[in-house]
Amino acid sequence: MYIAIEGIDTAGKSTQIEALKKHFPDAVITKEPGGTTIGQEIRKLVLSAKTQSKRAEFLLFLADRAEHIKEVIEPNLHKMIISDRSAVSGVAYALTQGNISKKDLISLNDFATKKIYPQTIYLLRLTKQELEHRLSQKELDGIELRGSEYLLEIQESIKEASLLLGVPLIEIDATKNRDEITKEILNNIKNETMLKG
Ligand SMILES: Nc1ncnc2c1ncn2[C@@H]1O[C@H](COP(=O)(O)OP(=O)(O)OP(=O)(O)O)[C@@H](O)[C@H]1O
Ligand SMILES: Cc1cn([C@H]2C[C@H](O)[C@@H](COP(=O)(O)O)O2)c(=O)[nH]c1=O
Repeated sequence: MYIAIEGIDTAGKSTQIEALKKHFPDAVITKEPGGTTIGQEIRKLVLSAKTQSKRAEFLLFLADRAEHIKEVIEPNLHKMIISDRSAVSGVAYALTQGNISKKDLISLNDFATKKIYPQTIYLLRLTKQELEHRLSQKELDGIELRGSEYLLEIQESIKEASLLLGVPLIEIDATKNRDEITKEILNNIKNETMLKG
């Protein structure tokens, strides 16, 4: 089972993945961007926000994704895989840039992923107030510096991206306390496992 935790910056993805690790000690825990050796280099480059071209930025994320699928996801599809972000983030952030057509976004992601997408994504949804509070508590990277309005737009785009890619999405209130959120994700995983038999 391949699942991804999605959400805008500071939504609590890493926090939840740390908690899920304890419940799935044999799971493959991974992330985008930066889940492979090459991906770590790409992550540094792309988050430095030095690219002048949004298309180049998008293609760097796609290169990271292609390597991640080949090196981490594909060889472990028989195991539980929990990823911090997925192609859904890629499409959501790119939708907000608005310079690549939806058709191209889908076909380029299909190419990079060989059409391997998460079975389900969990969207940790933040309010504006909580997002601004959490952003004020950290040093911001190049993308976070674009501000809360931009990030809230992406939060909406994540839903559209999941529809475009055909990946089922479960929405979770990210302002709840950490343990409640973990419980909600675990219950959903349990239900999905039972449904799959
Ligand atoms: N449920 C929660 N309630 C309050 N604070 C939380 C909750 N979950 C996480 N946090 C805090 O919010 C901040 C961001 O959390 P975290 O790093 O897990 O988010 P993230 O989605 O992985 O962020 P990024 O995408 O920027 O890496 C951290 O300081 C974390 O302790
Ligand atoms: C996969 C992906 C990510 N992004 C953005 C989203 C975040 O701002 C950063 C990743 O940082 P995090 O600490 O891992 O959350 O990159 C993007 O713009 N496009 C993508 O495809």
